[in-house]
Amino acid sequence: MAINIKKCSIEDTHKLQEISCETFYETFKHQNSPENMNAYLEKAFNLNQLEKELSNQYSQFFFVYFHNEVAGYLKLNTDDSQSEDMGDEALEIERIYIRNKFQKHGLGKYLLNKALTIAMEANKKKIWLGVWEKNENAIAFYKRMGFVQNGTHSFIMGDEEQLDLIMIKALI
Ligand SMILES: CC(=O)SCCNC(=O)CCNC(=O)[C@H](O)C(C)(C)COP(=O)(O)OP(=O)(O)OC[C@H]1O[C@@H](n2cnc3c(N)ncnc32)[C@H](O)[C@@H]1OP(=O)(O)O
Repeated sequence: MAINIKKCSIEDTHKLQEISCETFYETFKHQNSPENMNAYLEKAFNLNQLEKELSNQYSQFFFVYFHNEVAGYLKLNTDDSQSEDMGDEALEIERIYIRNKFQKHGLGKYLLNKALTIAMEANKKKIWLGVWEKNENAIAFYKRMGFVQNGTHSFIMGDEEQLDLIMIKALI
């Protein structure tokens, strides 16, 4: 099969840093200053930070492969690792990032379905995420996948406070 998935471990820290920086940069470089981008990349994706997140029992990372090449990744949080206090019955998709050249091939949907399966197996009642209000592609993707907006929260990008839409899908 062309698509495969692998759960990341601490050995994947460098590869995770590489794909995290690459995909974040190509997604947001046109709408943010280089200073703010660099500040965020350094803060969010330095090796110590990623090692800490990979060791967190309430976070999980996955790589998705397309024809054996890493095409994107997924980060999930539960319990206290969630970016907002959504409670024990919720699962957060903190990041779904597909490299540019692999987008629109069904890989985002594949990772989203992986998140849904994990949430249902853990008897979660809802799955949620925060997405930048200006990220129209991702918002359209999540709507297509059945998420609805339910509130907002702040997101700090360098010296700028940005608005994230909170989007939720109920699981019954
Ligand atoms: C919580 C967060 O991580 S927010 C940040 C999200 N990530 C990003 O913005 C990074 C850059 N973008 C990406 O990584 C990807 O484009 C994603 C994750 C948004 C979508 O993944 P893709 O692999 O491109 O989408 P995929 O091909 O799986 O599309 C699934 C469905 O959504 C639809 N879709 C995807 N993008 C769009 C869009 N921009 N507008 C409308 N529909 C869309 C597809 O048509 C498809 O519909 P179908 O099931 O009826 O065929």
